[in-house]
Amino acid sequence: MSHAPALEVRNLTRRFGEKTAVDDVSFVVEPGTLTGFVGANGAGKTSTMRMIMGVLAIHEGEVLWDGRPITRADRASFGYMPEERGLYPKQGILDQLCYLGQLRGMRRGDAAREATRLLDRFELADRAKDKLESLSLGNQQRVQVAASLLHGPRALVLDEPFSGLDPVAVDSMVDLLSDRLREGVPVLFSSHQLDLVDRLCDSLVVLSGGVVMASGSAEELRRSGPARYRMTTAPDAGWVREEPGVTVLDVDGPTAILELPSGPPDGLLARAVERGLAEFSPLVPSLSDIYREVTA
Ligand SMILES: Nc1ncnc2c1ncn2[C@@H]1O[C@H](COP(=O)(O)OP(=O)(O)OP(=O)(O)O)[C@@H](O)[C@H]1O
Repeated sequence: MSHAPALEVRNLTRRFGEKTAVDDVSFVVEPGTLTGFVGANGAGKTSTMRMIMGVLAIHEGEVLWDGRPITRADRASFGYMPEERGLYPKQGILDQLCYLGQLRGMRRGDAAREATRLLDRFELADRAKDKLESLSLGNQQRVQVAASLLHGPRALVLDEPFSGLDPVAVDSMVDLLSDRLREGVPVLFSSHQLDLVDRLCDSLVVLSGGVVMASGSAEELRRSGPARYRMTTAPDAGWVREEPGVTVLDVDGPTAILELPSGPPDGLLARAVERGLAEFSPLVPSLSDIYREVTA
């Protein structure tokens, strides 16, 4: 792989009137990394992505590409799927993909070839001459993603690319993105579907009220969470409530969920064995758990 640059936002801030929609936001989308940008409606994801792409003015902070301030030419080399989409419902699919490719500097023949290849990968080759509006919502979404991939982008910024897609359609889209990921392209996509982000992402940025609440690789975030364990002693695990140094989060019959920042205190396991220990295992939090915790 040739040198693969990272996309970085540093201290980005954007106000709308009195409201600070994006507040000192910093994160890095590493090369070849699928980074999920997660947050509730109004968290500031779209505004951040618009600032990255230069379609919304930045009030403070900067966007860096390859460690230096991003230029118009850098942005033109990116693939962007805006929230408002941007393809014409009443125009033929292949025609408008070719047109878009030409707008981005491709020759018509190259744009047509690449558009045909992408439509084929999305199993839409037989719809190439149809109007966009005649496709199902999911297929329209695929064409929007194809539009962002057309010119071999060096980075991808995708606003809710998976919304409204069924799991099979999500997987085929990720499959298509994975070609670019393997080439070292950083991919940032926003979503409020946590289960999906949990399944797909290498890395994530959690935004709430315009502020980054957590960011890093899924692995780092899982490790940074509180150390929790599941313990099972039949028939009842209630005895653990009397144990010193143990924070009991829940007891449900034989199973207790414990928070033990420094691991099990002295004697706990021995006493658990006396009471018929059947399980004592660390709980790996899902990204959804982490999200709930950092935005609570
Ligand atoms: N052009 C605008 N004028 C005024 N306020 C705006 C504008 N654009 C965004 N906002 C406000 O900024 C905040 C962040 O909005 P933004 O669309 O960036 O969030 P989001 O996380 O993308 O949410 P959603 O998932 O609903 O699109 C919201 O309170 C929104 O109302």
